[in-house]
Formats: sequence, structure tokens, C-alpha cells
Amino acid sequence: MSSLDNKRLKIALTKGRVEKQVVPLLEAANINCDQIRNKKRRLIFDSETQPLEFILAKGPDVTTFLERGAADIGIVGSDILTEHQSSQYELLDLGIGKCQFVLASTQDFDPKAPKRKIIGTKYPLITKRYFDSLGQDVEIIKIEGSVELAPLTGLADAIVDITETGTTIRENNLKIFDYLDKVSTRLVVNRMSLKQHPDEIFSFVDQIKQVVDKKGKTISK
Ligand SMILES: Nc1ncnc2c1ncn2[C@@H]1O[C@H](COP(=O)(O)OP(=O)(O)OP(=O)(O)O)[C@@H](O)[C@H]1O
Ligand SMILES: O=P(O)(O)OC[C@H]1O[C@H](OP(=O)(O)OP(=O)(O)O)[C@H](O)[C@@H]1O
Repeated sequence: MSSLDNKRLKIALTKGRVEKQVVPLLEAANINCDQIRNKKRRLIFDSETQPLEFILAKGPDVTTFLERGAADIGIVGSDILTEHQSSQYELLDLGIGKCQFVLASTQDFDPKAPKRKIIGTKYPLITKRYFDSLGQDVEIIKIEGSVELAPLTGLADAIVDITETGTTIRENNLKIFDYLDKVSTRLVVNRMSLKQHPDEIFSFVDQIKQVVDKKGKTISK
């Protein structure tokens, strides 16, 4: 008898943008998501067809649930995994939530100007690593959202943020000065859970992987 028979595999899923893209993928893998689709203000859901429990959390908290063993599996952006220096096993790139880090600012920004720059970002570690790689010491201001406001208001000289369609940058008359790492949604697993429940975890991951592979083949056709 599996040790999970009385315990559902706990999956911490990033709510919001990632959740919206992951639910159709889970459904294509025959995982019932009716409860998530009709969630209202609820935060924990069962898949009615399989022994799975979904926990909806903010991205940085998904890494905390995993680190502390409160979830077995996490579904979260690689931006968050890098920024929070997650040490969990990454098992799958889901090929969704695709975007890219960029350095952006107003048109008149001079990236080579010999002054100590002020950079606004939601991602201080990634920003520091980028400027370290350029040998530049910068001041970093942590911003929680609408990061594009920083160079527009004079709060910062430039920003490091993610962009997908480029719409936010364009509509705010900003310009991209450099391209950094690409980002996508990853499936990660708690190391202890993997040791304790490898069959259940790999069976879940294989289910998802088949859909991801099929989608990848359709796109590259
Ligand atoms: N414009 C984008 N295009 C594609 N993926 C994105 C984009 N912005 C963010 N992401 C990915 O989705 C994840 C979650 O983003 P989302 O905007 O839902 O949450 P958030 O940044 O915490 O915003 P909010 O505070 O509005 O909930 C990010 O960690 C990143 O991996
Ligand atoms: O290139 P685009 O397709 O326009 O996407 C880029 C925007 O998406 C993210 O913000 P989000 O929508 O998460 O809102 P936030 O500013 O509140 O974080 C990101 O911080 C950019 O602002």
C-alpha cells in the first residue's frame, strides 16, 4: 500500500497568471480542475479524480512551502526560483509563462554614463548579479509592482523587469537597453518528498510531461 494512500500529493501552484496557464495544461493531462475553476476565495482544492491537493499561493511563497516541506511539488516561474535561490529539484520546464528579463529606461538613458546608477526592480538579486557581471556597482531600489514607474518618475535611472509582449514598455514610452535571462514556468519538487514518494511524483510528472511534449511538437511543426 502506498504511503500516500491517506495523504494527497500537495502541489503549490502560483496563483494569478501562472494558474491561468497551468489549469488548461492540467486538464489536458486529465486532471480535474473544476474546484480551481470555481474557486471564489478558497485557496486549497482537491482534484476529484486523483489524490492531488492544490495549494494556491504567491510565487515567492511557493518556494517557501517547498523549502519547509509543506508542499511536495511547486509550479512557479524560473524568475522566482532564481531570485529566491531555491535549492529544490527542477523536474520540468512547462513551456508556459514565457517572458524575459530586460534592462529598460527612458529614451535618454545612457547605460555607459560614468555615474553610479539607481536601478528599480522586483528582483534585487538578479539585478545585482547582472550589474556585477558588468563590473558595475549600482544602487538597487526594491519595487513591488508597476516597476515601469521608476524611470518615468525619477525614482530610478533604469529598471530590470520581465517583459512578454513588450506592451507595457511601449505604452510607457520606455526603451530596452539590454536582454537578460529568459523565464518560464517550472515544476519543482521537494527533495525529501521525492525520496519518500518517487512513484507518485514521477507518475504525476509524466502525465504533465506528455502534454508539454505534445504541445511543444505542435508548436514546432
Ligand atoms: N508579462 C508576463 N508575461 C509572462 N509571464 C509573466 C509575466 N509577468 C510575470 N510572469 C510570470 O508569471 C509569474 C507570476 O506573475 P503574476 O503577474 O501573476 O504575479 P505577480 O508578479 O506576483 O503579480 P501580482 O502582484 O499582480 O499578483 C511571474 O513570476 C513570472 O514567472
Ligand atoms: O511585456 P508585457 O506583456 O507588457 O508584460 C510586462 C509586464 O508584466 C509584468 O507585470 P504584471 O502584469 O505582473 O504587473 P505588476 O506590474 O503589478 O507586477 C511585468 O512586471 C511588466 O510590467
